[in-house]
Amino acid sequence: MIRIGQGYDVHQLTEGRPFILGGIEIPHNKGLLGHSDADVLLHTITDAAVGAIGGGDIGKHFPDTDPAFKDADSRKLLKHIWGIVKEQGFVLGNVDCTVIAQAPKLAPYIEEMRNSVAELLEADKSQVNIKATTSEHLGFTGRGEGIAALAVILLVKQGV
Ligand SMILES: Nc1ccn([C@@H]2O[C@H](COP(=O)(O)O)[C@@H](O)[C@H]2O)c(=O)n1
Ligand SMILES: C[C@@]1(CO)OP(=O)(O)OP(=O)(O)OC[C@H]1O
Repeated sequence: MIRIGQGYDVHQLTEGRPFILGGIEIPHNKGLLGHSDADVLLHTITDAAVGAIGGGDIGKHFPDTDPAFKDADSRKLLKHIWGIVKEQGFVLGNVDCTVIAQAPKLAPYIEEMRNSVAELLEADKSQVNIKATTSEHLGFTGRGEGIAALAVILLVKQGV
């Protein structure tokens, strides 16, 4: 059996926060704002995974009104959802992600993010693709006000 899921998330950029993306910290003059560490890429992948199993969305599992998730490490949120995915007998087919960011330049960090995501999803790096694009200075991402990320995930259950 195969299941597909998609994710989309946006977080605002602000001064005085670390810039955490794909589970790694990247040097930048601003960071992402959120109730958690605001890792927009991991949130997108989490939403895609939870969507693929018909499990609602990230906010259903980790409400942004719950102090337990204040400044939460998004790697832990994804690991929790991945545990549910595994309980249902699925493994990762592949996940393909796009980060829309005018800055910072993400190319130097893509491989480290792929390694980080592959480890979280207990998969091979070849099953994880991460792309970056600017929005050519257009819109909120182009003005550097925030970062958006999208993901499509394929889950596979053997023998069904
Ligand atoms: N934050 C970003 C955005 C883009 N890149 C890389 O640059 C290439 C060209 O981007 P365009 O928006 O002009 O299409 C893109 O394919 C990425 O390789 C990046 O590293 N970081
Ligand atoms: C991760 C959670 C929970 O801390 O909060 P945020 O960091 O604000 O992220 P968002 O993608 O807006 O929603 C999911 C949340 O409920």
